[in-house]
Amino acid sequence: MQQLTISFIGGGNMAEALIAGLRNAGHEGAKIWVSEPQQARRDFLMQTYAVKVSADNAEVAKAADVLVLAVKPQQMKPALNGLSAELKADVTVVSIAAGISSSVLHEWLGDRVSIVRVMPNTPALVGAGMSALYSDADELHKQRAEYVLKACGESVRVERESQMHAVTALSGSGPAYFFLMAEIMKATGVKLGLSEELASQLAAQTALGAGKMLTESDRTAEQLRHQVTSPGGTTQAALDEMYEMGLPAAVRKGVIAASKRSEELAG
Ligand SMILES: NC(=O)C1=CN([C@@H]2O[C@H](COP(=O)(O)OP(=O)(O)OC[C@H]3O[C@@H](n4cnc5c(N)ncnc54)[C@H](OP(=O)(O)O)[C@@H]3O)[C@@H](O)[C@H]2O)C=CC1
Ligand SMILES: O=C(O)[C@@H]1CCC=N1
Repeated sequence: MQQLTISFIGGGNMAEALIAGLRNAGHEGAKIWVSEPQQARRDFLMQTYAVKVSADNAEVAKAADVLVLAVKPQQMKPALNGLSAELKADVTVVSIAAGISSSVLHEWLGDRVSIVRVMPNTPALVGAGMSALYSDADELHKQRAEYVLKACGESVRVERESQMHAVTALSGSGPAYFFLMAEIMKATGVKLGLSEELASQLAAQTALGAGKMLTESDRTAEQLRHQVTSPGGTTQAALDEMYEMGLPAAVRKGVIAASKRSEELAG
């Protein structure tokens, strides 16, 4: 079957993660176009993923069956300038930008365009992405977006666009919370006498193992935590200290701050 042409406006971190997922899933490089202002970045993407690159947004937009908007929210309006007239009649526009609503995208691209809002995350780069989508466009457009997302991991639909703020705060930004935890665990392991390499390996493999248990076990996170925590043991000592230092409140406030920031970006 003929593959869709998937074009990206912006070839940064998140675009690369989706491109890697698509390529790993067998999508042809010749059917992926990327527009990106920086020559060095274009060269990198072309050499690494064998995709087509351009400095001209209109050129890649014109070719697209699916057009992924992958610039920062603040860069979006200028990046879309003049693109509306270039789009195919049945194009699916997938915006991955935090905050920017479908109605604002319609203002910038016109009412006739079918828009799917998506919040992916960077683990798409290794096929372990988590994405959520919202759209009131036809089913075909949602399925096209899901084709991209499912090449990169899991994908779910949300019923209300307003839920995208919470999604962004959990799974969009979420990898950074776990990376921070790994950074702190590694640095502390080094302080306790381990080599950098060993401390990194212990933190990373532990994160992977915990993540696999969370996704594969039918137990809740709380139950899995209890399994590790022997009464009066080492884990109990760690968790008591973490609670005492306010870790749960810090995480809760952080997630709420991310959701609020997404709402601000919408404004
Ligand atoms: N990173 C993440 O984990 C996630 C990001 N997102 C969303 O993805 C989007 C992109 O984020 P991210 O990949 O991190 O950002 P990046 O800054 O890495 O990527 C954006 C890219 O777009 C380029 N660009 C800027 N202006 C234009 C333009 N007018 N036309 C074409 N390309 C342009 C930038 O070039 P230059 O550097 O020269 O400005 C940059 O290479 C954001 O809207 C973000 O909200 C969503 C989920 C997760
Ligand atoms: O930090 C950001 O704004 C983007 C959106 C979610 C993850 N990265």
